[in-house]
Amino acid sequence: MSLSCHSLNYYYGPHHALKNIDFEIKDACFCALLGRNGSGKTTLLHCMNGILKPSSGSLVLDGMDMTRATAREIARQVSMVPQERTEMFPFNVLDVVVMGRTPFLKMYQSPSDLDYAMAKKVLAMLGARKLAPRNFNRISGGERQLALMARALVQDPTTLLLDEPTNHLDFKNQYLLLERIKALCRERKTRVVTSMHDPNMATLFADWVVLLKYGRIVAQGPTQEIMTETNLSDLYETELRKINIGTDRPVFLPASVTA
Ligand SMILES: Nc1ncnc2c1ncn2[C@@H]1O[C@H](COP(=O)(O)OP(=O)(O)OP(=O)(O)O)[C@@H](O)[C@H]1O
Repeated sequence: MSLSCHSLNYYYGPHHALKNIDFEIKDACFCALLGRNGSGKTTLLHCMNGILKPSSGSLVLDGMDMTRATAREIARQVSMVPQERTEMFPFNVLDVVVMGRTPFLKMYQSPSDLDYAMAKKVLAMLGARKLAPRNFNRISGGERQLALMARALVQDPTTLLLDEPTNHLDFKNQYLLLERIKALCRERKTRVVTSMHDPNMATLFADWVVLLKYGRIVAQGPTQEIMTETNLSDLYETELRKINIGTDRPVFLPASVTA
């Protein structure tokens, strides 16, 4: 079972945003998409979520042709936490989280006690139990991020798409969130595809990395093979140095600050 795409292209009008994208992401894989601003990460995630229809090429999720599937069919398998937080809901956080169960409810059916129990469990897993009764519109940006993450997880997706998930989160919550997501990959075999701006977070948590530059994949593969000084310096168009910190996962810093 996998999420795969072949020769995928996406155009915004005349702008060729994704160019001949090919990859395959297996179950239980934590995949990080890295690239500079405007390299195409969000566009690729939106194609994988069915929000954008590829201009050409194929996108297949566990045998389902995503270019032809309905929004509901996709929502039963894929959940996404977007980068922009424009959504406002005049509800408490628990009700926002339980909305993640909607693709599994019949028309006009209300969420059950079991759905609410799932929502509470996911909030607790993210260390955000206390947010449940709070008004979603009156919590902080980081708290909203956790609530939207909980809503995506309660969907119990086979594929979880995250657009810069650690934005707005404090130092502890960044690690907590990525550790929880990593555990989800292992325990529930969830496939995770996430854009990330910090290559060190990707080095720490990802199993697989995809490097995108000007809409093209320039390298992809197992994290330790791909995360090299050469690849990352080329990707970010700045000289980076690898610093060994006594674990099998090094960190990368700009050469200018390591001199
Ligand atoms: N709605 C749109 N219409 C036209 N061009 C767009 C649109 N959205 C994005 N683009 C362009 O497509 C390219 C890829 O954008 P995308 O948002 O996928 O990049 P990104 O890697 O996610 O960037 P960032 O790291 O800044 O979030 C960029 O050149 C961007 O300007």
